Amino acid sequence: MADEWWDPRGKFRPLHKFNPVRLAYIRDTACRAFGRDPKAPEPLKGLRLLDIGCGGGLVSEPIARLGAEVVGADAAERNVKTAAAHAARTGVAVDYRHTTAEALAAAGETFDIVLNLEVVEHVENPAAFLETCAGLVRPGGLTVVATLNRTTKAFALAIVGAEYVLRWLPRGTHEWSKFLKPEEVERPLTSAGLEVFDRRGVSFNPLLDEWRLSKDMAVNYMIAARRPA
Ligand SMILES: C[S@@+](CC[C@H](N)C(=O)[O-])C[C@H]1O[C@@H](n2cnc3c(N)ncnc32)[C@H](O)[C@@H]1O
Ligand SMILES: [Mg+2]
Repeated sequence: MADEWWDPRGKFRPLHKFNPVRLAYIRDTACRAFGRDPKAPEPLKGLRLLDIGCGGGLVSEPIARLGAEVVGADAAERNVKTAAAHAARTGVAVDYRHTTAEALAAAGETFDIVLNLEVVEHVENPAAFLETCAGLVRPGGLTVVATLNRTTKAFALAIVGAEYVLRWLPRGTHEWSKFLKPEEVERPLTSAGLEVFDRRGVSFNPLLDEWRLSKDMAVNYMIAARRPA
């Protein structure tokens, strides 16, 4: 199972392909917010970070290597086991937990950074989920949410292109109707007391076979928000 999540040409290929872009974005955004040097060996040292919906740990592990104290949480036990098995092999310390955002909130846990990557388009009630996750952000802390936009372009690229033509993802991975417009991500964050401070598109360039940050939020995008200190 660990091999499936961590196989760059396997079922989770798209996550691997855009991993460098999102990791750099998270590192740089966190360094700016917390006054850290992104070139330091462990720039996120001492910061407590939650990776909610961590899956196989494709983000938790590299972020823990940057020095953050990482809790990787996922509602699927199988994924948590996969992630923990991989981290045990590579010797990276991540606190993987089979739990939910609601349970973490009920336990009164808070974090400097809450990552919410490619999860909201899979949950039953995204607004309630986003509000709960926002509640886990400490004063002065931040969250990064990454998801897919509910546009015709996203239907063409993320569903028809990625699932049917290129077969990057198994058919049925995504339901277009569950994609979220940026304002649908921002509304629950702001009603939970956060301030949105950055919005980015993440776009694929087929000629270079490469993902990069862009201004185009029509397909994949990320939103960063903080809780005032
Ligand atoms: C597409 S994967 C994304 C994995 C990882 N965040 C990444 O981007 O590499 C979505 C993950 O969210 C988890 N998930 C879905 N709903 C959840 C919830 N309510 N709470 C926690 N995890 C959830 C799923 O089990 C799955 O592992
Ligand atoms: Mg997804």
